[in-house]
Amino acid sequence: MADRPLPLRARRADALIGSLRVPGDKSVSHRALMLGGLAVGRTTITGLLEGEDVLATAHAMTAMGARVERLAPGEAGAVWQVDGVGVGGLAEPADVLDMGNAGTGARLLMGLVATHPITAIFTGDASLRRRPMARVIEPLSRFGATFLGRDGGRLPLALGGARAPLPVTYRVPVPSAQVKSAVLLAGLNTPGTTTVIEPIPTRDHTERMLGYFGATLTRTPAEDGGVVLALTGQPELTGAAVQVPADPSSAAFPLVAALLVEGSRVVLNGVGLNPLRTGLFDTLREMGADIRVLNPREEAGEPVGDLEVHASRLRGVTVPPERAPSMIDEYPILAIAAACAEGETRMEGLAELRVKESDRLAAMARGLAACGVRVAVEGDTLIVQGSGRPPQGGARVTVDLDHRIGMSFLVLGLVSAEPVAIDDGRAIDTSFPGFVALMGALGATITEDAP
Ligand SMILES: O=C(O)C1=C[C@@H](OP(=O)(O)O)[C@@H](O)[C@H](O)C1
Ligand SMILES: C=C(OP(=O)(O)O)C(=O)O
Repeated sequence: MADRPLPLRARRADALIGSLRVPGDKSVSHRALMLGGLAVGRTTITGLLEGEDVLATAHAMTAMGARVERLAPGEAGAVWQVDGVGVGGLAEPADVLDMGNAGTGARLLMGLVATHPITAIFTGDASLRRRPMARVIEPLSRFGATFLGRDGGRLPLALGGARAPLPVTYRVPVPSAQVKSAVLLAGLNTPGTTTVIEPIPTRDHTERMLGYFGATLTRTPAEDGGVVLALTGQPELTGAAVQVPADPSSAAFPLVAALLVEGSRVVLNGVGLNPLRTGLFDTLREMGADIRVLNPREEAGEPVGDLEVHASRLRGVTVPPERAPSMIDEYPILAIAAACAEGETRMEGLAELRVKESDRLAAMARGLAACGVRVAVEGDTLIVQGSGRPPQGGARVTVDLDHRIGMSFLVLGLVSAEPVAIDDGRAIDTSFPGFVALMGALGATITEDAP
């Protein structure tokens, strides 16, 4: 990340028109590098997200012995090649692993390291150093790993991997794909069966990709409605060809912009449509959005399709808490859509938003209020009152190293009466490199603002 903040400003746009592909899925990209790094043989990854979060994972896997290489870009974009070390083969990193802004990278890698007989020290940027790690320390300790962390388990922390790991049965106490995945990845180098009980299903990219690389993982319904995942330890993973879908969480920004800016028509190609990721699209359709799926297909074990989006008049809805895991990163941009919709939108069950790159519940409430929107937080519910017209705007919003807060308010600036600025757009590169240029190609004006 550059040393100096990058203030950005978005102003009212004319119709957004075009067809494009947003960068690769962040969740799938992290996992492809990790499993490729643990496989025997070569993994080729097409469409890898070249964002800072994923590059931190590539560096960490290299530091632990995998060979990770970016090949010269061909017609389909850059291809990454990973030569793995085999399950159990990770080497002790010679230096601190700096995971930057990436919660997923940090927590999933802790899972891998926890059952290798190595020591690794993890750190991250100011945002990641604030985030809770106890949620992974607790289950990973059960395998026999030891941790020495700051302030009840925050980065920087040192992780001593178990020398003789024991298999674990773990019921995930918060709906978190990162916690589930950390436990499953720890189970890879553990003899016997590692079992994860997930009461509320979350994104299943780890499970899908483990199967794709040759691990044995069963999935059965739990008595109380959730799922029981059982992974057979110490499999031989085999290098594979991974095609990373376009990230639905990134697609959400041009998609909502196209819905809000009058006269827009945008096609987003090759978007991942894993049903555990598509809660935002369902919610927007309930609000009256015209979103069509063209050419649905499957790529490397994940459903994808092209999304055709037309500007639409939206009305407020209630988003139930059980939908949260399938759209957890999309609440900031949904709140922007809600601010332009007619009537009240209630978003319930958002406790997890408080422990993301920033407290997203507080950040959205503050930023929307500054832009003239009536908004309230009641417990873990965010309530946005839309008037059916775009709000006033005119504010400069503090993003606190949170890419999704930054992109959300820039989208608001494309429809609000006055421009909207953010104090720092650098974090956008963690998940959506090229965001400003891509929005520009659709007709949006987002420019550097005065410091
Ligand atoms: O597993 C993943 O790739 C992710 C899981 C989610 O986090 P939690 O598991 O903390 O909910 C999500 O917010 C994050 O962007 C990516
Ligand atoms: C929460 C996010 O990511 P992470 O937890 O990997 O930092 C996100 O991308 O919105």
